[in-house]
Amino acid sequence: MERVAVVTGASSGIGAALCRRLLQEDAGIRLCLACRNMEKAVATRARLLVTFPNTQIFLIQVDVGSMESVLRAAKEIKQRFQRLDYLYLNAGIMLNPHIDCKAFFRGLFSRRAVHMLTTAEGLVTQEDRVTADGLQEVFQTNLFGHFVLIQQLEPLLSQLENPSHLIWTSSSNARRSNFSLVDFQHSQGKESYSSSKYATDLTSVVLNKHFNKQGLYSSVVCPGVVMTNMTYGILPSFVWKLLIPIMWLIRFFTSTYTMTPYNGAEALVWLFRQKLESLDPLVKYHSCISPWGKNYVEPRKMDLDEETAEIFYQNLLELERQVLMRLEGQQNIK
Ligand SMILES: NC(=O)C1=CN([C@@H]2O[C@H](COP(=O)(O)OP(=O)(O)OC[C@H]3O[C@@H](n4cnc5c(N)ncnc54)[C@H](OP(=O)(O)O)[C@@H]3O)[C@@H](O)[C@H]2O)C=CC1
Ligand SMILES: CC(C)CCC[C@@H](C)[C@H]1CC[C@H]2C3=C(CC[C@]12C)[C@@]1(C)CCC(=O)C[C@@H]1CC3
Repeated sequence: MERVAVVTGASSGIGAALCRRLLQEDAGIRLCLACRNMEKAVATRARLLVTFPNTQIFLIQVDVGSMESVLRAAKEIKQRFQRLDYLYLNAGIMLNPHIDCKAFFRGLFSRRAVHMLTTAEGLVTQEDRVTADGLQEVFQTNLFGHFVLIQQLEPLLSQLENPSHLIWTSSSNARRSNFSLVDFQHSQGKESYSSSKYATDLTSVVLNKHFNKQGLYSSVVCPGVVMTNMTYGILPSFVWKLLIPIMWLIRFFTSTYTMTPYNGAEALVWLFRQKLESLDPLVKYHSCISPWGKNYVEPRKMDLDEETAEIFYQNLLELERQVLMRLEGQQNIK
């Protein structure tokens, strides 16, 4: 039976490289690119079809930062497919990033230099904003929109005879200290990206707890440090011109400077090949690369506890209920 995979944020970077690599793995796969910008999606599909002319590539328009769009996309996916084997929750943003230069130079000459250069801990601050749904944009895009999508697609995902796999693109920047149950949307802090990725890790753990028995499994991946639109957005292009050669050198000392979207997608593709029962719900699968350019995957235990994950899950369900009710109210007025 042909496998079905949906990839959010498939129009560029790691998502686009993942699509190419999935087709290399299994040319018979039914691949669905779920993208915000349809012009970019059409162009990505056209590029894939040049290499894989006989494949089925579907397009779905979705803005995971808009509740209305997520609900519409979920409806369309349910109309098109009877089941989903893989749902890659990859779309993500980092809004208005700034590098803290002081922290950078302090960190560079400390024992934590490698840690700083691989996780960006304390190095990148951001300014978030509020969406039309009244939520923090980074939280809604990186986590909540995807969470609602999963809930809406449950009939396609929770089929015991046909297990499904959720695969989240998390980050090494996910940090417990940047997440709080009291302000889980991170409206008060300056590290909304880190908070949203930590929230992703918690969500994956708790989804496994609740849904494994119904045939739904969830995993988290860290693609490493990859040069994509998101990373290029952190610094001006002339600075990157200077930094990129240094980063290729750093690659010899750390396995997580994967640098290209192809390398960054390694763990995402590796999970595509694994037996679901063999996976550990408490680890993050890191895309790594050896100094000689060989890709491999390293599982690393996550810094979280299941109790916090459960409380957070209940908060997410409550928020979903409230947002859906508000949306219904607005539609009744129209
Ligand atoms: N690059 C890196 O070093 C790392 C990246 N990641 C994660 O990898 C994932 C992919 O990012 P990356 O490839 O680097 O960056 P890109 O900016 O290249 O890709 C991000 C993708 O997400 C899409 N997207 C953004 N916002 C929305 C939205 N509201 N609705 C739907 N799609 C949206 C973008 O679409 P559009 O083209 O329309 O903007 C784009 O296709 C992200 O989750 C990121 O957090 C994790 C660790 C490291
Ligand atoms: C080459 C170096 C001497 C200087 C590079 C400094 C920074 C630009 C980078 C150091 C750590 C990097 C990093 C990311 C972006 C680029 C750095 C800040 C991410 C935040 C990109 C998105 C993620 O999800 C995690 C990355 C962690 C490390």
